[in-house]
Order: sequence, then C-alpha cells, then structure tokens
Amino acid sequence: MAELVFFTGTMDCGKSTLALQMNHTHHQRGRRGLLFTQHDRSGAAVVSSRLGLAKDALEVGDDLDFWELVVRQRTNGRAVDYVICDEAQFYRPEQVEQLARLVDEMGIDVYAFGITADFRTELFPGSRRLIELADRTEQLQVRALCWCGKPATVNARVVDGHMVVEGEQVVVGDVGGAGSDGDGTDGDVEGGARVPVVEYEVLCRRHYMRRMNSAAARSASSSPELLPFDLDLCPLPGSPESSPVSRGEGASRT
Ligand SMILES: Nc1ncnc2c1ncn2[C@@H]1O[C@H](COP(=O)(O)OP(=O)(O)O)[C@@H](O)[C@H]1O
Ligand SMILES: Cc1cn([C@H]2C[C@H](O)[C@@H](COP(=O)(O)O)O2)c(=O)[nH]c1=O
Repeated sequence: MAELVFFTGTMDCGKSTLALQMNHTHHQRGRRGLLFTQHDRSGAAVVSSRLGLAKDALEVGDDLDFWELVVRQRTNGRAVDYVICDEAQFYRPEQVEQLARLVDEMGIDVYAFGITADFRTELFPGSRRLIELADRTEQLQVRALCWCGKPATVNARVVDGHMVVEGEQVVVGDVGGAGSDGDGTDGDVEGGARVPVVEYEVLCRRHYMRRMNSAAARSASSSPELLPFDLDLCPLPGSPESSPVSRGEGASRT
C-alpha cells in the first residue's frame, strides 16, 4: 500500500542524509523514483547532506504541479514508483495535496523531508499540510543538541550573532558550524555595505524562550552578575555540566 510519510526534525538532524539513503535503497532494488528539492543551501537543484553526499534533483518552483509532472513522465513511458521531496516545508499546501493524490490515485510512495517550524516557532504552510495529510509523521531519531546538551527542538535564527524572532519566514541558510565563530562578524561586503550574516542555531525550548543562543550565553558567562538563569538548570556553554555525557545521558543521545 503506497503511503505519504513526513520525516521531520530540527535543522541539522540528518533529514537530507536520510532522503539520499532512501533514494539509494529504493533505486538499488530496481524501483524508479524522482528526487525533488527547493532552495537547497548549496543554491543548486541538488539534495545535499552535511555528511558530504549530494545528488542532482528537480527544483520545485511555485508553479510546479506534481500530478501533471508524473502524468507526463508516465505518458512518456517512464515509470515512477516513488517520489522523494526534500525541504518540503517550502512547498505550497496545494503541492502537498498533489503529492497525496499521487499516493491515493497512482499508488506512488511519497517520502517528504523538512523542518516543521520556522525561527518564530510557527509552522511552515507546507509542513502544516503534510502533518494534516500524511499517513505517518516520523521524528528523526538523531536529535541535534542545544549548546546546553539537551535535545534541540527549535530552530533559532541568528543575525550578526544576535538571535532574532522577527523577519521574513524564508531565508535560506546554514547552522553556524566549525567555520563560524558564531558572532556574525564575517559577513560579505556588497556595494560597499556589509551584508548581515544570517545563520541558524538549534536550541532547546528553554533557551529559545530566554533568547539565549550560544553566543549570548558565552557573553553572559563573562559577566556573571548578568546571568539571567539558574546555573544548575542551564550550565554555561563548554562547562562540564553542559555535556550530556558528563550528566550520564550520552547513551540516549545518539
Ligand atoms: N563530519 C561528520 N561526521 C559525522 N556526522 C556528521 C558530520 N557532519 C555532519 N554529520 C551529521 O550530519 C547531520 C546533518 O545531516 P543533514 O542531512 O545535512 O541534516 P538536515 O538535512 O536535517 O539539516 C548532523 O546532525 C550530524 O549528525
Ligand atoms: C528555521 C528556518 C529555516 N529556514 C531555512 C534554512 C535552511 O535553508 C532550511 C532548512 O534546511 P535543513 O536542511 O533542515 O538544515 O530552511 C528558513 O528559511 N526559515 C526559518 O525560519
């Protein structure tokens, strides 16, 4: 029985990796599939994983009609057994309905991958429709971690090092990684003006609510009198208490 499955989790939890793995596994078994994405971080029509895997994909424009595209493929003699959709949070609700129709009327498996909520903790329209229509919504098992070591549940936006809660819903970007010092001071200069550095950081709810991203926590730790939280509950970034392993929780954080 064909199904519509929505695989979700925070940014950086392995969704694109799983999308590529599923594509590989199904393809290896002789099933014919289509790989879609929208606004991949790499800027190209590609599904890219931070583990280094990447595969060309079809870019989902606002006017793409999944139903018509698959009908055309089949009319031209190309079988479609499954469809994989990365960055599905950006799809229009009508496009999610077309995906559901592929499942119900053509027996095609649809595996969609995406984050549920934006940096304001509001659902993306595409994700909302997927949650409403999917046969199953699965949370990825690998949980990204907040700087405090707790499982991250929220995607925060950080502009020039400061967490923000207002702005455009869609700004394509990456989580601040090894190449970033997290203070947002390495922005490009365009036409003489410095372009703000937009990054994302996954946080636990407590630190999201306190607007306490890792850079804010670091600067608070250098002025202890300003610390706005209970140190037992919220150890400072980099302190032994902030490590899930030192709290004896490492085994469950795979
Ligand atoms: N060098 C690495 N070694 C092992 N795992 C890594 C490495 N770099 C990234 N990862 C894993 O890849 C995950 C991100 O995968 P990705 O598919 O790009 O995430 P998503 O699509 O959910 O944003 C990280 O959470 C981490 O588990
Ligand atoms: C929270 C949030 C994210 N985005 C963008 C940033 C990235 O380009 C993608 C998520 O990609 P990933 O593969 O899950 O890491 O979404 C956005 O546009 N708006 C947001 O609020």
